[in-house]
Amino acid sequence: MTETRFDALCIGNAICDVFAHVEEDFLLQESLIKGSMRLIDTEEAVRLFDKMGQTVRISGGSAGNTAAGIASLGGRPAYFGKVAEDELGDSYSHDMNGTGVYFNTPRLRDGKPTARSMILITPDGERTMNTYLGACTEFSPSDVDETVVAASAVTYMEGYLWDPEEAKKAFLKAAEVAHAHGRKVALTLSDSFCVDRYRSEFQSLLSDGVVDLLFANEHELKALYETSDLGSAISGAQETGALTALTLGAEGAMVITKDETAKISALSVDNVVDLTGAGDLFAAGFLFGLARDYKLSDAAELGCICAASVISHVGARPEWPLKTTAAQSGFEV
Ligand SMILES: OC[C@H]1O[C@H](O)[C@H](O)[C@@H]1O
Repeated sequence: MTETRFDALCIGNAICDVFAHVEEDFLLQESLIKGSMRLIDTEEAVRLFDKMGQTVRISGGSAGNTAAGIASLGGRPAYFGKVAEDELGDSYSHDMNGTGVYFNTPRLRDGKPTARSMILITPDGERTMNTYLGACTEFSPSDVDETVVAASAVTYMEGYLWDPEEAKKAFLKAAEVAHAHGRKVALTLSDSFCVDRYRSEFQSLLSDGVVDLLFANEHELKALYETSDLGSAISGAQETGALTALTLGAEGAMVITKDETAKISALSVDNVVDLTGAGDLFAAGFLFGLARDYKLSDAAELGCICAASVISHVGARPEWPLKTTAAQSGFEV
């Protein structure tokens, strides 16, 4: 096999996040399901934005956050995602390239604007996302640069890619190219409601060997196997033969292989400000660890460290270098 140029290629919906702090009542008045992600149209995006009070804009997108996290650790990430030729697209590209992520997906011209997610943060730090997909709906197989896939140790993709029809085809093309070059394919389940929408397809990706590495939180894994019992969900994951990295919130994480499970404790965070991107940054640490041949439990520990860092501030992108944070915890990065 040829040398890799990238530790991980992350593919997902390229989204600019617009954050506001709200009280619990706001979610009730808007009939929003706390902790979920719903898709909205332009009118709803404008209406909600008008009600949000003071906002902060930060580049986001689940897989984009993971790529930024890997770069912040000193790794070599690439990213595919569609933004438009507009102001948000400019700032998204700037942030990606500026943090050291290889990002070269052609921008959308004369079409929908760059995607945005209105993210409401409640006092407990939980985030509720309202996403207008915009230009992401035009991400298609032609955006999958095969040379980048072939040069990446792992291609990591969002379950959210199943929402725009063409993006799903792009996912399957990237997976095929990765395997043709002896590389690994990873899927993050994204959201339990996303799992509800595409359960059987996600199950097939695992049982058919399209996905080698699965990232999920407890709710998502239970949704995948339609069970309220975590043990049954873990057994379901084990039967697929895929390596599963399971996040358990304040309880830490678990690495699940066909024959074994290993639990890793979370770092305690005194002040949880915003949970947006916790799973994305866990994935960054874990993928970085795999690229550096860490033991699986060490890779998961690094994932927990990255997740703890990102929930200490607003936004899903590292605010300070994760390389430093990791080194302070004894990791040689
Ligand atoms: O996982 C958090 C991310 O999901 C959504 O894609 C938002 O853009 C946010 O940054």
